[in-house]
Amino acid sequence: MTLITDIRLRRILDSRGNPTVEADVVTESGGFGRAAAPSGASTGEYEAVERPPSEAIAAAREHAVPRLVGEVYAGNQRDVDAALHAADGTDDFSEIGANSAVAISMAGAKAGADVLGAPLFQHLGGTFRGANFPIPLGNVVGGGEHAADATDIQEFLAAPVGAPSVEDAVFANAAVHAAVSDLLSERGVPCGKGDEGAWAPSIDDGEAFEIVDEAVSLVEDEVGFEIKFGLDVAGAELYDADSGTYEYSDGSRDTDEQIEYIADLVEEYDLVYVEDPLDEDDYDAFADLTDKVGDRTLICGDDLFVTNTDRLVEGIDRDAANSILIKPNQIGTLTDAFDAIELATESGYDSVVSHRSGETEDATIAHLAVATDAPYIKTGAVGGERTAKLNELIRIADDAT
Ligand SMILES: C=C(OP(=O)(O)O)C(=O)O
Ligand SMILES: [Mg+2]
Repeated sequence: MTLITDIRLRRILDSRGNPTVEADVVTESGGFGRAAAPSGASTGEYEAVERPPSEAIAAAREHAVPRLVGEVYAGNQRDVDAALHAADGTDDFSEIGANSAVAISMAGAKAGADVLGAPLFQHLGGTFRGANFPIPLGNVVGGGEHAADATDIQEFLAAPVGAPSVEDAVFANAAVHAAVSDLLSERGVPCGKGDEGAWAPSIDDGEAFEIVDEAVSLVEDEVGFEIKFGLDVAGAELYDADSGTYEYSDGSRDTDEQIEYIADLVEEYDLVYVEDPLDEDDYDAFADLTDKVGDRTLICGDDLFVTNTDRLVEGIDRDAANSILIKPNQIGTLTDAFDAIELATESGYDSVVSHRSGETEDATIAHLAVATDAPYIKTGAVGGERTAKLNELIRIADDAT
């Protein structure tokens, strides 16, 4: 029933107005799945390779489609993804492009779920999934590679850790986003939004900490449950390999100073989450910071691990972190993303399923997070391509997918 009978690939727009790859997968019994690849701006050096969409589509039509159509059952995700790897023949999807691969992988999963008549999270995770929901980390202020002339730290993330339901959590993050806007206008700071819908004011990081801290407290008082916040430092973007220093608008920090700085921030603001505080090649510095504050906060590897089990194994061996960011397009298939989450869970690491800064309406990651019982999801706070995932979480909780 789930034998793949057709695959169509096309270019569509992403949230930055750039082209990206969309895939449709059709099965013998009329099952249908559609999915689109997201795209990063602060990409890790070790990510699978995204090719220009036209090239990725042409290469996938030539190499992947013939290996899938009439050959592979969409209901068996490992077979779909193994065929994608075989069609590509490289270890980084540089032939068919990780953008074509991830779009076909996710569309295949949706087609399989469609035939089986199950919601995607259940097809991927089994019948007992759907009881637990991830805490959404909502980007409320940001800069770095996602907005010019804004904060050095890439993302300030609301974390509604005490929310009684995913719906309450999603609305709390939107309320923090709104409170930040009010506080910025009170201070007379004009401001637009960055790529992920977070406010991107021209203020220094110190002022951003004050504002986010205050916004979180205000909303916490309103809703009556605990809200904390966290960061994506995107350390690799700040790091200058020639000087060995992290370059901020107000000066440089060497690696020891960067570790101290982050540890102090964790202490001062009771941060519950710190992603990529250090450079993507510096497992040792990650391990030093995790040793200092890993009992109090999540130290999460994004560019460090790039959803790659080989890099995660190294991190686990070296006690480099205690959580991993999961972005399916960093590695190219759902199977690879699942394997990374499973290894993380077995090793006591928390998984944070994540969007990219360039997104579409595709909501697969909401299902992936529920399917794998991931404790966190990072998918923005507002903006259509972000609310597509947040609203899908609410629908899953309401059993309405
Ligand atoms: C979502 C992120 O940004 P990008 O997609 O630009 O890598 C991130 O760094 O976590
Ligand atoms: Mg990141």
